[in-house]
Amino acid sequence: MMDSRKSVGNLTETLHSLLGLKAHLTSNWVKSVCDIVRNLPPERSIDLRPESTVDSTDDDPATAIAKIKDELAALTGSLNHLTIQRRNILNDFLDMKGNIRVFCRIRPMTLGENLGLLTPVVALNSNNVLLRIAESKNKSYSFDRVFQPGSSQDEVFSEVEPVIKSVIDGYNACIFAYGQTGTGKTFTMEGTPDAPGIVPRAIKALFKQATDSNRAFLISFSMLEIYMGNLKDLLVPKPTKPTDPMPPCLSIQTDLEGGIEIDNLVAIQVNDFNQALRLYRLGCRFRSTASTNSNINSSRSHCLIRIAVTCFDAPERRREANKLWLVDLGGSERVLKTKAWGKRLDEGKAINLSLSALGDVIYALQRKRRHIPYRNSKLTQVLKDSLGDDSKTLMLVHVSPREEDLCETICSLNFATRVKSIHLGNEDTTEAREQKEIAMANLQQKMEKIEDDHQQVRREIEQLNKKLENLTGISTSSQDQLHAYDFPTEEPLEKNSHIGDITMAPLSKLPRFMRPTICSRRKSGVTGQTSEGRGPVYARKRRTSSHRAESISFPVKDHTENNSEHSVSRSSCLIGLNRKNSSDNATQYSQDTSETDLLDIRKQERAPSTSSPKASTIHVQRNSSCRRNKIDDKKFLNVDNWLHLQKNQPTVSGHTHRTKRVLAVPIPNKKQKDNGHSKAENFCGEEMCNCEFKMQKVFNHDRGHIALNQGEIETPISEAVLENPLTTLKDLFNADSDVVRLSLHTSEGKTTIHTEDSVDSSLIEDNQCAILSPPEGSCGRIYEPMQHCGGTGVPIMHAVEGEIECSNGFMLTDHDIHKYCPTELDYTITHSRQNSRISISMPKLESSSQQASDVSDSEDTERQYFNDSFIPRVKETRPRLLHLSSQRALFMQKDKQKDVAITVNKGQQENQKTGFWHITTRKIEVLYASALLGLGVTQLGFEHDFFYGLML
Ligand SMILES: Nc1ncnc2c1ncn2[C@@H]1O[C@H](COP(=O)(O)OP(=O)(O)OP(=O)(O)O)[C@@H](O)[C@H]1O
Repeated sequence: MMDSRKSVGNLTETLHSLLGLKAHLTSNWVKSVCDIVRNLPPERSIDLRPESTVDSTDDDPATAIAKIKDELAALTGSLNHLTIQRRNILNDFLDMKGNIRVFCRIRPMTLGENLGLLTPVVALNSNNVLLRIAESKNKSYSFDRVFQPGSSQDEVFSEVEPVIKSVIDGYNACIFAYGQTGTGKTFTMEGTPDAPGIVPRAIKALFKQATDSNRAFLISFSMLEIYMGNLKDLLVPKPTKPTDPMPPCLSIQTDLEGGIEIDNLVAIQVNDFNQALRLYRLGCRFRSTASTNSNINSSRSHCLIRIAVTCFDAPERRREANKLWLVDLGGSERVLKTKAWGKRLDEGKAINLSLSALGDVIYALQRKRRHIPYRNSKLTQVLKDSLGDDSKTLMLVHVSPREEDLCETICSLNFATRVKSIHLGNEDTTEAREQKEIAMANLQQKMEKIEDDHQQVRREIEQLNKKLENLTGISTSSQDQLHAYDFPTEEPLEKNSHIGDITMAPLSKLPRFMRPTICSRRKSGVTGQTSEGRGPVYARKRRTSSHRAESISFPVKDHTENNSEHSVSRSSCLIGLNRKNSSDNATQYSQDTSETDLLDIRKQERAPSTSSPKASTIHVQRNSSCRRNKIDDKKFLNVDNWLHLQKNQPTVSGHTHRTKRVLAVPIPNKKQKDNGHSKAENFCGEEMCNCEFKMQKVFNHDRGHIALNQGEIETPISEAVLENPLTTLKDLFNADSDVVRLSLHTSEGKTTIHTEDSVDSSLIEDNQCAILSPPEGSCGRIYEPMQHCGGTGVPIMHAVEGEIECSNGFMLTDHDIHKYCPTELDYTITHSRQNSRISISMPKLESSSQQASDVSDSEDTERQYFNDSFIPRVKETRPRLLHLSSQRALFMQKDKQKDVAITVNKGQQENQKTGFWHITTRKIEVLYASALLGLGVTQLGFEHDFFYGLML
């Protein structure tokens, strides 16, 4: 028996020594590996477990306990041995496949897409793609794996899973989704509720692996985006009031061992898959997305999810702390083709530059160049320690099947070819390839066997533990609990001045010249904790009356209209606001490390003591001071508390809707009126969108609440909408409000506007709610009247799966109505691929003038303030295209408006029209028609061209 074990042990040693020569990958080497694997005994080859000697019935309890403990120790040793073997084999398996692997996924055609004549992209087999460039010109590309258009998320993940196993083994790993915009990167990474993508699956697999292992892991979740070269924490609470602290700056730090840490990035400890998923959904909401010509919901940034895994006292792991990066890259695009301009153009350029830098880095790594150009982009700087030789990298390149995307497809495939392993492709002969495949299959078999053994040993350990429990009466799980890591209690941040391994003196003890300035503290978002009795330092008040937008959303277009524009990220809006005060936007969000050197804002919280037994498997034992110190440096936030802080809980059941946004409310600002005026005149300028935004939370302005006629608003609108997507603004402000709705229906080329009594709640469905931004150019016009006329309410627009809705639910009092221009209507523009409907709801006037007088002094002040702000604008010379002659007519009683309809001509060819002018013209059409409706006129009286005329 002993001999047999020894020979088996020798065989595995020989195997691994040969695998050590993997770098050369000669056919002889592959052959030797095959022979060894073939010679392994067919039965359980590695049975290093001691035979069970425990028979507790014969022995006295003390002896039995001692025996069980001995056996447990031996089994644990075997388990560790098996784990090491599995890790080595897996590692070699992945090395054979290549440390940097490249997959290609071809997107299926979507509804209404035209394949073209050539069918340009054909997946020949699981490794090759054929590109038909012209009738007689083909080009083939080979990859580690090619996924056909019909391939499922399961298939894709099955290729990704081994990488997740390496993460448990202590390797850093990066999984990228790369490709032209609109080719399915987000689909692959995020997926849908029915077909979850790599991120949720990877997190799930990671937890499963962690639970299955005999180790305790500490897993933390972070999420950030790189938007226009700036790092932004997607989990950090966004400021909602001017007095809120600014989000802390993220800065990239390198430790002495070359490890990368991002200062101020929130890391939240997650005990199970669901917690991680909730955080992921939360983070997805704050991504910068926008509608572009190529994708209605295009990611305008790189989204990076970091899952940090820490496991102490596990010598078989590659390193104690490692991380998995899951990266949804921004879409590469040819700006000439997408016709992006303004902000979209800048975003596109930033994305392309960083993608090119990523390609250079991977290329240099593959070719083992001495210089790896990590510093060329933030993306590569962040991923520096996870892209090297000792890490696993997976690049999923996405391509479109359309002929018109052929150029982009060629670019993407060339990129993929450039970064793919040099061991692949034409370098290998067919014979070598086949042998390698056989070797890999054998290794995989071996790995599965070891995993079975592993499970078996675990079962035996569990049985012995039960026996031990019976004998001692002490539950092993409670013993574990005793060792469960107790998170350090929160200390004042001033005392907590660690940065990685560097311990710094408390700030108050530092010489004055070494302390951070107020400005740098403010920029870093660490307010208060270092200000030595001065009270908290808040974010700079830019303008006393300014309100930060939570997000910017505007109505834009049909699905058929591939018009671009509009960032919907709250944070990007914030940047937009900041831009007014800072010429260098980057310094606000991503600054030099020197400014944040003294800061460590990762807060600490006590881990929940009531964690489930399952969750306790993730706990980290603490029985060594060294470990304790290490954990002290790693402070993670508790997920529940964090989500509670966020308030905007993601929908529990549904899929994340990162486009669910609430419109930032553009309200002119008194202080800014003069210079704001010129910007208002700056038609199409993106400043128009970024400046002067106020949230609907204006009612909670620090000047005092404005009581609406139906009572005060407690909940900020944005939050309420996010919490309950079914809620319209009308509902938020006044559930019983009587809203007259004018809706415009399109059928057979005719568009009809008619009135409805109430909001059609079916238009607003959960899981379908999305808010789109307006064309930046259009906002100048569409919102101009609002800016001139002022008011405390401005339409909030949100789209319903392909529909764009803008509702203005606030109620106007008689007092108000004289101040508001008639264009402060409630627009609801809904569209779907099949049919489109535009509805306009406008608030009914409250007849009671009493309410106006009931308004508190503070409200009067507020109103007066707004009035004052807007008066000069009314005098502007610019033509008031939207200023209709009869305001009162627009606010007719709803019973008079019922069944009134206006037909607006809408030719077939109009569906094809795109562009800002077209959209704006349509809006004017709608406004005009609604104005006529208000006057009781049911004919437009003008042809469609009239509205174009208006625009000139
Ligand atoms: N494999 C697929 N199966 C089904 N639908 C897909 C697939 N890939 C992409 N799609 C669909 O194509 C559309 C665009 O996909 P997605 O938003 O994921 O593209 P993207 O590459 O992330 O774009 P961007 O870079 O602009 O963010 C989505 O509607 C998505 O559902």
